[in-house]
Amino acid sequence: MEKIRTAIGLMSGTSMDGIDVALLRTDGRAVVERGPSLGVAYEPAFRDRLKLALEQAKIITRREQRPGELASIERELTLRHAIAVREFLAANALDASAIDVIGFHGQTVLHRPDEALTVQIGDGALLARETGIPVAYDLRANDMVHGGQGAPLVPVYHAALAVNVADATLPVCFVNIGGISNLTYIGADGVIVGYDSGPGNTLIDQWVETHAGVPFDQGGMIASEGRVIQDLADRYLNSPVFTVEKRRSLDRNDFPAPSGADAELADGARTLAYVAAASIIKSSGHLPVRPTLYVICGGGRLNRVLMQDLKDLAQSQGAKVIAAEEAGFNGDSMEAEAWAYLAVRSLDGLPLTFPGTTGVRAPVSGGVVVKP
Ligand SMILES: Nc1ncnc2c1ncn2[C@@H]1O[C@H](COP(=O)(O)OP(=O)(O)OP(=O)(O)O)[C@@H](O)[C@H]1O
Ligand SMILES: CC(=O)N[C@H]1[C@@H]2OC[C@@H](O2)[C@@H](O)[C@@H]1O[C@H](C)C(=O)O
Repeated sequence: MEKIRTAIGLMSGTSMDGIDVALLRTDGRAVVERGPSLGVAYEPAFRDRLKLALEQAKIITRREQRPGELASIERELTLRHAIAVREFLAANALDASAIDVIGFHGQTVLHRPDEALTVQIGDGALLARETGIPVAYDLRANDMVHGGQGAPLVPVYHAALAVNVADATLPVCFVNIGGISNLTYIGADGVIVGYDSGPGNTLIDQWVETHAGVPFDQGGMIASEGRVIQDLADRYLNSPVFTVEKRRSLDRNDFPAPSGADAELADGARTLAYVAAASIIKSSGHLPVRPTLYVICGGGRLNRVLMQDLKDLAQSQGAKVIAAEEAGFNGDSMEAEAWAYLAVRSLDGLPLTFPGTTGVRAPVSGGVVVKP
């Protein structure tokens, strides 16, 4: 029997809303025991620092470069992760010595898969020193070295969940609606296909922040007062992203925010919720078989308008949509759990990515492991 390790996963996603922390006991293979989780929100001032980091990262041509304030933002980000770990351990009466490894995603500040360039800021050695726990980080880079897109990485974890917990329902499609959305298809024959499916919450967040001064459309309340502007929706849904033969990973900047002239507040939020839902269904046309069950995780599942659109569109194809919780999972912590799982696989040199997920030439492992 393989060694079972206790791992913490840390995710700071493209929405830049905060740090998700989750505990997992796993052998990095079939054994997956999900533990507690915690969300630690960033205050608006730090989100502004991250937005500055995204701007300043645009001139990076080599991944180790840290122009402008990137080095100091990287340090602040890392120290915030260390605090989040300490809070998590205290809240669950755990000692650092009980944790074998931390899987540290960091913050993506630049992702240009066509140039084989992806940059996640986050200092793994500093996090290891601050927490006293070994850290596995920079999990995307080796995939790119071997011809992959560097994302998405969660499919191997979705597959472990599907096979272990939901095997009665294969084939299944997991969809993560974060800043960008990504999906994983697990076929009845065990085949795994994954790619980024389109815009998720980022466009909605940008829209309501600019026009209503709020960071996101809670529950889809704003959208629920509006109507879909089809021309605006089509502008996104006609993007070549949906028709290219080889599906790729996406960057926040791939879908520019609409301008104030395009819509008024509620119609804009309504249209962008529809775009997020329709992008998923449109993207699922690239899968080997149209899924009959979608399991939804990520913050977008809490936008009721988006979820209803998704249910309606899926139903018209005879498919069912359920939130992660209805399948017994935690839709808020799934990505953080995935980073814990990937960290354990990294320790054991097991593949993180596959030709069917990132387009990598052959399955490869990855990550840098640092001891405290
Ligand atoms: N109660 C809610 N109602 C509506 N939307 C919500 C709610 N809570 C969170 N969200 C949306 O979910 C987003 C955060 O989602 P999540 O944490 O899954 O993204 P992420 O992990 O940052 O992104 P990614 O998966 O792209 O890396 C928020 O920015 C917001 O748009
Ligand atoms: C480069 C990068 O950070 N990509 C993220 C982003 O956010 C969602 C989507 O785009 C996905 O491809 C990926 O994150 C998830 C966790 C992944 O790698 O599986």
